[in-house]
Amino acid sequence: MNDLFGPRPCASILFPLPLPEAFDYAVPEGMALQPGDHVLAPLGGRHVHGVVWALKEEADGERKLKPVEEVIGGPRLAEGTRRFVDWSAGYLVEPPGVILRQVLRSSSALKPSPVETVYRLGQTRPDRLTPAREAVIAAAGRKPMSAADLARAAGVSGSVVKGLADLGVLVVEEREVDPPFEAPDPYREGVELNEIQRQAAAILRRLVAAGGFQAALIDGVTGSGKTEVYFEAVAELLRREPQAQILVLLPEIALTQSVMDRFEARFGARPALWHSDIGQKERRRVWREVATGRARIVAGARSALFLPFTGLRAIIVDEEHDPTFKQDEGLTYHARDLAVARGKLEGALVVLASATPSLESLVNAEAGRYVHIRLPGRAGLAELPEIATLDLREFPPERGNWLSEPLVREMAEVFARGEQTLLYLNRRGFAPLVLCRACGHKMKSPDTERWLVEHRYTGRLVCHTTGFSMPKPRACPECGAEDSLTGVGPGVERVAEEARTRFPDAVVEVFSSDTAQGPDAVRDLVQRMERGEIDILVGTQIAAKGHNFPRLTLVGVVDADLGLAGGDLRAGERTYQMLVQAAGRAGRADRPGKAILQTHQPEHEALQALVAGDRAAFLDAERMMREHLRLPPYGRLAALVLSGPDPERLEETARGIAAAAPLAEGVEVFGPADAPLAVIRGRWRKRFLVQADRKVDVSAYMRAWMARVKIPAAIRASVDIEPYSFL
Ligand SMILES: Nc1ncnc2c1ncn2[C@@H]1O[C@H](COP(=O)(O)OP(=O)(O)OP(=O)(O)O)[C@@H](O)[C@H]1O
Ligand SMILES: [Zn+2]
Repeated sequence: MNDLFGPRPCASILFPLPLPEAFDYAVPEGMALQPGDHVLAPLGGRHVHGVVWALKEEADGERKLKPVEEVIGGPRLAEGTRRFVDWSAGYLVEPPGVILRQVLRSSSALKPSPVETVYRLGQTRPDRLTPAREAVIAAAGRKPMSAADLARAAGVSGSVVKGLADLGVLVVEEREVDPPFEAPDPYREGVELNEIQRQAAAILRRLVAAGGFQAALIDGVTGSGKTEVYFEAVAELLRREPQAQILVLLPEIALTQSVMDRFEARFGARPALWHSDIGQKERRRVWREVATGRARIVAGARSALFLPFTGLRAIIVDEEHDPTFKQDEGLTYHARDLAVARGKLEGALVVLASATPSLESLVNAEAGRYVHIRLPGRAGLAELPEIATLDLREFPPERGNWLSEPLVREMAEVFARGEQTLLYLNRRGFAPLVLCRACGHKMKSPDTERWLVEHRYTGRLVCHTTGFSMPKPRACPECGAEDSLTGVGPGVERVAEEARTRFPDAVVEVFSSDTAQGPDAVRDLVQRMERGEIDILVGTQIAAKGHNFPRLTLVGVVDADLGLAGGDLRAGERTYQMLVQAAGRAGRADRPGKAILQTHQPEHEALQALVAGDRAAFLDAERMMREHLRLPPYGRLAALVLSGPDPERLEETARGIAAAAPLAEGVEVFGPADAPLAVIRGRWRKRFLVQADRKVDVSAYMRAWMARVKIPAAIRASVDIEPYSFL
């Protein structure tokens, strides 16, 4: 027994719950604990899974601490992972348990993999061979199988299998149901790099050799071979440190398949894959293999950043500029920013790669905080595509059409040569607005008051913000007129319809998150495109980034103006990046490519810069604007969004919160204002925007502010550090 008044061991346990901090528990005698251990401890009358966050001695027995109940076992959370949880909690202004919940994504992964018994063909052969026995021997020779599978494969009864096992012809083995991932082989040959790629790879190899944290930006035009270059860093790392773990973050599940294939071709093994759709069994397997340090290369979506690595040595953020790295809902974070932070904490190399780096990363590179690696030309024979604007004021499409004549003519030539066209329009569905021809009523989402988008394939009207959907009504809900509801404006489905009408002999497909649901559908579309089985692909941004379609030589941007007018601070940058990426799909192999941008304002500076291939001109203008307005990366932003069911109560709470905002030098607080999306699913919303000088720690400011206010239970307050969405 512990001496009642002497010092006694106690453990702070962090639970994966939105609690303000870790709680202390007594460590019962005979229980050996270490930080990172998984335990069960009593909490609110239940036994809850938590993680030992710290161990200490309690000076006296004054506090009556409850004891830790049980050690669950399983791979201990490594120190780097724990420090990352603490750091992210502080930075994102969230309770640490909320971040821990991101980390503990599979509780069944704590147990070792279940094992199964399999039968393998041994060396001995039976004295007497029957046809049944021969069938079993043939089947077992292909691969080890369970008794039931073997009997089924051989078309015999289980007793034949059993008999052969008794004779020692079949050898019984235990095997993990969740097998480990194959180890990558860093000694295989990659493609032969060109001179510039070799220099870039040499810089990365030096960074790997130096060890520790470093960030590098690979800033290379589309098709310059950034992937091949970062492969060299991965290979070098694995040659030096075979136990190293490497994380590759990808913006889009649509891209994972081809990147996985390329990893396999280069390293002879597929990386472990992590994203929200992988399914429970695979989730358990990846989590366990990462936590035990056995998985070497992990490719994944942004949430892979929270995996429990034990020896993370490199993080690669491919297409680092991509807005999907920012999670806007629930736990809001930017995976690129957190990747750099995790790299620092773990002492790992961080490689950011993009043809259109974010202004944030470029400024970091120019200031010398990141190593700047440039690849100014395309690999091999490919040239960058020619980019031209097509003035829609001069060549307006016919009424109800969206493709202008000169673009259609180019498409016809491309089709005649057996090459492919990508028509890019970042609008899902058939039409972005549905209105009544009789009374002018616009169909709006009951959730958000936003326009409903018509989807013709499903016959439904959909709210793209909340996912609300309804069948398209026959009669106008306002005036009752029948068959008067009409879709206005184009979405990808409508453009595809037009392309089919124009080119009846061509195979036309739509590539958007609606038509490519799930990895298999995406893979299928990508492969058909790669094999040249599709002539015209009409796609949203998911079709426009990262892919390598060798026969794609024409990219038509249906509406290059879309997004330029958007109100948020990154609208210009984002449009520019999307157009460069879309155009960058053309002419990636030996045939030259061309991109045609349909626009009403060819004089716009972003479009002019694109046509002239003058990125510096565009960036300079963008930089001046941001600097002048003290916007990121020249200033810092944080948002606070309040939501609640009762608008008056919300208003009152918002006023109280506004009054509690601390005064600080270099910090301005704007709001509360009605959010542009003032109501979502019956909850009213108000926003604050905090703008601060670059040197201000906005997270600390927000923590101080939140510590001063008491928020009623019905109202939700969420802090967004460096917001990308202003809705
Ligand atoms: N040195 C090389 N020799 C031959 N082919 C190469 C070489 N480097 C790259 N390639 C090929 O060129 C194509 C483009 O390379 P990769 O996908 O790595 O470019 P990227 O810079 O990542 O492009 P993007 O930014 O547009 O996605 C690929 O098919 C790749 O295999
Ligand atoms: Zn009407």
